[in-house]
Amino acid sequence: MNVAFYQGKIISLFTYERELWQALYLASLNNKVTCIHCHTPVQLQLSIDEPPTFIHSQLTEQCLEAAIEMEKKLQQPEHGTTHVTNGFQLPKSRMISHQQENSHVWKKPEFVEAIPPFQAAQQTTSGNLSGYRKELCERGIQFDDSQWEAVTTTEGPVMILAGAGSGKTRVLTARAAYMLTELHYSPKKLIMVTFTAKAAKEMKERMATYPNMNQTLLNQLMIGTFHRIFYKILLHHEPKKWASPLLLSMDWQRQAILKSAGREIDIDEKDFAYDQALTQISWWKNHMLTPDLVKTTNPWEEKVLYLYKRYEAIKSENQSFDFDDMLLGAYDLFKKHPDVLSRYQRRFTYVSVDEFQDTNKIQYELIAMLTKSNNLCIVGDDDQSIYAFRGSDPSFMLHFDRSYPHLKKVILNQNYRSSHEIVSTAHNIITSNRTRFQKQLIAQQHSEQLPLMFYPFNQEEEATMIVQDIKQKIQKGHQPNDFAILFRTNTAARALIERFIQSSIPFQLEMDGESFYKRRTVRKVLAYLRLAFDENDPKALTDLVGALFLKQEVIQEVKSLSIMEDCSFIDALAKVNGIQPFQQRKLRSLPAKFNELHKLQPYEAIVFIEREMGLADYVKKQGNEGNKMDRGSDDVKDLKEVAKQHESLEAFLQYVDHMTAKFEEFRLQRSATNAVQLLTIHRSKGLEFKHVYLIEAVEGGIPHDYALEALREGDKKPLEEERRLMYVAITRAIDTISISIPSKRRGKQVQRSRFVREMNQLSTRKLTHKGGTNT
Ligand SMILES: Nc1ncnc2c1ncn2[C@@H]1O[C@H](COP(=O)(O)OP(=O)(O)OP(=O)(O)O)[C@@H](O)[C@H]1O
Repeated sequence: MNVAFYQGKIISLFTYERELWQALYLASLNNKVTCIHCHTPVQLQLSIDEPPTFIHSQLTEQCLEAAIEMEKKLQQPEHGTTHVTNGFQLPKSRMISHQQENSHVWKKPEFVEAIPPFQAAQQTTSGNLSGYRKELCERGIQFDDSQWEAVTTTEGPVMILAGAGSGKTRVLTARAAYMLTELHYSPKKLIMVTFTAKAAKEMKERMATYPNMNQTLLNQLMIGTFHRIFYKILLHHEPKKWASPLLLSMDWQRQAILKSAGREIDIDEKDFAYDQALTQISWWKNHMLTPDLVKTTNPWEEKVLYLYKRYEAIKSENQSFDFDDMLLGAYDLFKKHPDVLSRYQRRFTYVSVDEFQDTNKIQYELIAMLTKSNNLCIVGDDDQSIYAFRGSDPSFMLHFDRSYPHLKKVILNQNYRSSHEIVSTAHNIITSNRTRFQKQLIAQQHSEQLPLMFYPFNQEEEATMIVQDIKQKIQKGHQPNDFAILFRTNTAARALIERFIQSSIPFQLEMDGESFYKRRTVRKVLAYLRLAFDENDPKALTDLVGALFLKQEVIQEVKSLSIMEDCSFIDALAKVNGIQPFQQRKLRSLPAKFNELHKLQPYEAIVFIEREMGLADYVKKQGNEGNKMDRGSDDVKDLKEVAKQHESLEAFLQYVDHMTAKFEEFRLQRSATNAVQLLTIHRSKGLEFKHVYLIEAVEGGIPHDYALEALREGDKKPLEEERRLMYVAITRAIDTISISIPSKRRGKQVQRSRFVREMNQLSTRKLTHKGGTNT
């Protein structure tokens, strides 16, 4: 039914503001929306593929008649009738401009139709199998001819260009097993570099099941991440210098050093993005840029460069080291002791590196140093290079043959994971990248399920629609772990996480970083709101002092004043002395403003804090801090969207506290086995799921705002990396991919992602399987 009773009046979904649907949905979860006839609670259903409707669990004929009667009445011309145009269900009486059409009415989902006809894969497995390949095949581990070529090419430099889902892991494990058990090479000769410790473990486990393999062989194999392997070498040669207690293994340990350096130049500890500074320093180190070689481009980087210098000096005084030092240390060791290097060169005559597209400079240099024998096998997919922010660069792979002119290339282009429809959609997008090897993946089977695009109003509705969709599918027999929801950034997942918390569906969160409500700028806004309620909230006072650009010492003064003068913290703030006159004026106006704030609804309150209470200045200063990925102003916009869903400040703050507590609880609960996976695209790399949802496929979402900004400044590289992220996301799907294109983001109308446009256009780029870049 389309009518219900809510807040003392009858409402119709045809005329009810779309902006308010989500609040209505939440109200219906709390039984506040009822049937107009029997007043039993009804639930608003916001689903991907059906127009919204109220679900009545105890529907009687009378209820239905009353609803139909009321719908008719409300559809009289003065109430507005509906008509359908281009798939939009539109109320006639409401003047709707073309712009508004997309956002104010529910729109039917659409399929990606730009799919070339499916051609059954050519025979890729030649004739009768024999020997080792046959043995493996009998164990259910088949190989196509290209895969087998990759397995058996053991001598000389080889690049395995492995498209998404083309069996890279299978090839790498079989290749190592082949060398050990068929060619009887000593395991001590092999080094296998993996991208994660988990991948190394998985490969060893797989190898253990191969014919003639035994644990003794596997135990002698040097397999692991760059850090693990080179740290082991360092420990062997310089055990005291690299003793594990000296490792700064935790972020907070490294940040503590930066903070102590920051105090030397008066950086405010609470308000500086030290986490970003650490990432920047690590980026410089991975590029082998010592402080004297760094060229800064803005004042923020200048500050970070100072911190970098001091960070290195303090570490060296304490004789401690970080993860980046492990690789730089190994490089120095080999440079200073050529004898040591040549020992390793003689020992490790067969080197393989997985996920080579994500290597950075120092890793590249170490591998180049080590592989004198030239028996180097690199495996990767330039289209899946997504770690530029950590210093990785696909050009190491693209230009690899410059260092190894006799390089043999093996291309794995059969995709064994996804349907033809999914593979073609991903292909339509990635071919717009200029810097890549030309290649096309070929799927093994096709499916009736075309990739789907759906159109929620905003992030809130997006999350609700996905949760409802998954719920319905689980009711029909799917398992929770059949589903994954991918997002570009952690903050994009806020609404989604909250909707899952409210649902009964088991889910697992794979993300770094804190809860949205603990983010620096969000905490500041919440501090104002909390103090409007409790003028003596000590935690909120600490955050407020930062937002007002006051030194942390002021906190003590405020607390003393409040005791001596028997007044609240807010009144005490107005009495603080010894500060600049303009600051004093600002503080004196605060008590009256907090009084005002108390009376406002959550959304209006945040606008008031921004405009009248100094938050805008704080956000602006944060924006100048050089952090392109993470903007405080975006956080405020996101928070406003949450605020819109609540009628009172009290309810809003209660919701925030509940969600923050639940977030921590769920984040710690890492062991859920049969759960929906919520993860960033970065974390989804190498994984596969039956059903994938990708959220926020809009300009600014993916591609991320920072890439669009770079593009405006003439730098196309970040946009290409975003395109690769989109490619990685889509190619995780085995059976279905559903792409969400909300009309609004952070309260503003947004355009669908340019990648959505690309995926709806059949790629006409000429295909070759011979390699060579598009440029
Ligand atoms: N020759 C083959 N025949 C049948 N299935 C295969 C074959 N090779 C690989 N597979 C299957 O295809 C799927 C994808 O393989 P795998 O995960 O190794 O791909 P990948 O290249 O590592 O993917 P990505 O780079 O996208 O993470 C797996 O389920 C694997 O078991």
